[in-house]
Amino acid sequence: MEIPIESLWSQVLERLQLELSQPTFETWIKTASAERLENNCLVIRTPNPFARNWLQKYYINTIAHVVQDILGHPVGIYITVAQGDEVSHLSEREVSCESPNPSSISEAVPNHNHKTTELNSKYVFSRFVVGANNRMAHAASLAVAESPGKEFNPLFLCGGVGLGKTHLMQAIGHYRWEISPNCKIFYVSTEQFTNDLITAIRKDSMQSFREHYRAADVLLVDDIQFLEGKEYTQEEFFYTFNTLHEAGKQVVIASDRPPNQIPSLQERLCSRFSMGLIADIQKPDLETRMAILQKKAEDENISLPRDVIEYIASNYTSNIRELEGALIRAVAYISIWGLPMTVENITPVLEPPNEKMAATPEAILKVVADNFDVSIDDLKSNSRRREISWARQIGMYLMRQHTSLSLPRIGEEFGGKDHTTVIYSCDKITQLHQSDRTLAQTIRQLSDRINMTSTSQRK
Ligand SMILES: Nc1ncnc2c1ncn2[C@@H]1O[C@H](COP(=O)(O)OP(=O)(O)OP(=O)(O)O)[C@@H](O)[C@H]1O
Repeated sequence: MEIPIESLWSQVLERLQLELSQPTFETWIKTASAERLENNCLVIRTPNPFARNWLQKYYINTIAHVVQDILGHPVGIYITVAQGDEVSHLSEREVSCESPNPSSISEAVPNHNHKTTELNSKYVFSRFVVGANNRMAHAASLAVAESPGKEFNPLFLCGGVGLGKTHLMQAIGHYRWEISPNCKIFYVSTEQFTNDLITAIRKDSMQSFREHYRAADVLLVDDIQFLEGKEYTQEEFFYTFNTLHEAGKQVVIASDRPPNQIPSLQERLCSRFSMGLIADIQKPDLETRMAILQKKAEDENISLPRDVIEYIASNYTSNIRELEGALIRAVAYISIWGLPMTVENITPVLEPPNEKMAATPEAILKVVADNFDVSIDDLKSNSRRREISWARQIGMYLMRQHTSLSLPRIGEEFGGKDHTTVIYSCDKITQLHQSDRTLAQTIRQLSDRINMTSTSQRK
């Protein structure tokens, strides 16, 4: 006999309250509610996508076991977001259904439009923040999405890791589908293309491999740099590309570098990749990183103080995936411990990602003070004399480069300066460093001296 959903959920809550810590229970479990038990699957609603992802990642098995204990048989757990909206957009990869016996719950999972299963539902234009670093790539992608096969064919998006190439590519796909639902859009990684080719050769089904790819209206190929050294795949891709291009079909390619820098890429492919538009994406500046964080927070219904946004954006400068990861870690940490969202509170989980050379702050202060002929006390003072504040700014920049200290900690090393002063100094020196050769040389010499000091200290 099935028990009423309210009664089931209150028993689940009672049990989970005993099993989980109080902050965890209050933050993630108490805010969720059970919606229905159907086809042997319990549908749980969470207040926002972030809570859904968190439950899905860390607590779904615990919940499944508790429910199984109460009901006496295994059930699937399907976690969704309140207001329904998000559910219809979930791609298959994001569907949160876990069960000791997943096949028994398939009917409870919403039917997804099969066309979107290859694309991430979040990678749409409306979620993409445009800044100086990606303006051209964004405009070109939008143009291609509006009139494929016309102006920029192929569109070649290039840029470093985690800077939004896949996001833009998939946004083109989503946009096309909105306008033209029957459009055949294939998104494929180069690795997948290669694997499909190998399978086709093994199964003697080259004909259907070719027909499949050449049927695309828009072909989106990610990470094309992995064509490097794959002669046969390059050959096959060349013919696929030509067929589509000649038929006026759109090809969009993403790579971490421009075509002429992909080693051993056939000349004919290189020239074809270059005949449309090559649009590169640079690292975002501080303002754009802050705007991205602000947007992500809004999308997830999270409110973030401005100094927190600035702090995270200043710590993660070169990869938006890492920037997002930092935001998620910060929000999770704050939620679990029930803390207010402040810079001080999130510092423990946001130390810079890479272990930096272990130079001591004292060594850096000494090297800088000696070089600029000022004292360490001057560096720590509030003096605004030009030569002292210049040395101080360079010192802060070097401490950021050579240690893994957080911004507030660096501020402390300079006599208790605010972390925003450190941010300002680091940004200023980073910018000048790119345009001022004398400064670049000074920084290099100081860095060498700091490295030498740290090495001799370690011996
Ligand atoms: N301008 C932007 N606005 C909002 N989100 C962005 C932006 N650029 C990147 N992102 C986000 O950063 C993450 C990484 O982006 P994406 O996967 O597109 O990077 P990529 O350049 O394809 O990286 P890789 O080279 O590793 O494949 C994604 O979650 C994406 O949504």
